[in-house]
Amino acid sequence: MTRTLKAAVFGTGSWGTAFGMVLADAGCDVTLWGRRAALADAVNSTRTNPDYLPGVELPRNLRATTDPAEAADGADFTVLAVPSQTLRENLAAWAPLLTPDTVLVSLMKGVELGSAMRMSEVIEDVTKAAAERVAVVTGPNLAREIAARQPAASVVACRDEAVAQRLQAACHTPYFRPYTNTDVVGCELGGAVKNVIGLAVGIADGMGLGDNAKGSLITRGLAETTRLGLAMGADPLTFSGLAGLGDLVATCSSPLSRNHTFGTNLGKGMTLQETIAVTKQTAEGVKSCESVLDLARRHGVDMPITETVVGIVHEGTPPMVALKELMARSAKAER
Ligand SMILES: NC(=O)c1ccc[n+]([C@@H]2O[C@H](COP(=O)([O-])OP(=O)(O)OC[C@H]3O[C@@H](n4cnc5c(N)ncnc54)[C@H](O)[C@@H]3O)[C@@H](O)[C@H]2O)c1
Ligand SMILES: O=P(O)(O)OC[C@H](O)CO
Repeated sequence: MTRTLKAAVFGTGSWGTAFGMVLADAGCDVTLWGRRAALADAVNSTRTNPDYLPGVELPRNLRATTDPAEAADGADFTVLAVPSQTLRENLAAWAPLLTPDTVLVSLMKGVELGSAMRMSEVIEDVTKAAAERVAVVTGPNLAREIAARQPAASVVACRDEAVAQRLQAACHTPYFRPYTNTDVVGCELGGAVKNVIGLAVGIADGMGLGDNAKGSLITRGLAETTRLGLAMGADPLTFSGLAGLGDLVATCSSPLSRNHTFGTNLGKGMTLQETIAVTKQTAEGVKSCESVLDLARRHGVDMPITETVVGIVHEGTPPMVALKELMARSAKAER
């Protein structure tokens, strides 16, 4: 008889909880770690996460704790789902508690400010785990839809295909269909940069621009993501897959996307501070647009849409001025 797999999920926000549900539905015993006792108690007593997934009934084989050692104990998979810019500090505290040989799984779609490291690189740096033990889950996976058990495909990326296959089996359910990929660099870049393009499309929507603008931003956004990926050794085919185009389309079309919504509010004329004030959850692109631009400059890659987003979000460039500048760039061949 095969043993029931154990998973620890660090982060009781929307995606940590929803992916915990996926693992539980696939047969794992899941423990969520969260900072707040009131929320952990609510998860255990009401079988709901009222703060992040109100109205969603959580599976019986999923519980929550505020004790990181209890969550980490014996976990076959240690899943990390906190905001990207907080990962290093949190993981440094959790690292001594982790089960030896646990597979470390990043759900995060960001790039660290300052170091310009991808999340799997931060995980390897902090835990000293080999890259073969670090995996990434990414793709068009809006948490609210997954929590409603609406169908989605996903990507489980790991340099070691066998580890990716183990995780794939551990999270495969009738509504969640994960594909494996060994291109970790491409998969992570796809997830991080789509948030920046999601902001750009949201800004365009907020300004009242049309679907031609949206199609143009998505396509040219994918082109600049692919350029960066190629410079960093990614497989260009990854960007036409779920981690690239798939996630870009979901994010840029959905009102459920926090990045898209954040951009829409900016495009409608709200200030950055006003937009931050009405945003209750993590919109990774707001910080990661700067680290993605940093990566682009380190690799000598031109990323005009990312640069435009940084200008609007962090340098106070009015969206209409930014639009004119983007459209006035020198004419060139598509490739
Ligand atoms: N929500 C989605 O649809 C979705 C889907 C795929 C990937 N992601 C990615 O997953 C990651 C997590 O996103 P989310 O949607 O769960 O975010 P969220 O805002 O819903 O939840 C974030 C969680 O982290 C906690 N947190 C915040 N600051 C913290 C800190 N300093 N230390 C420890 N914990 C802290 C919050 O309390 C909360 O539990 C992000 O990188 C996001 O891009 C999200
Ligand atoms: O809500 P967002 O913008 O963080 O997007 C959520 C997911 O990444 C979509 O795949």
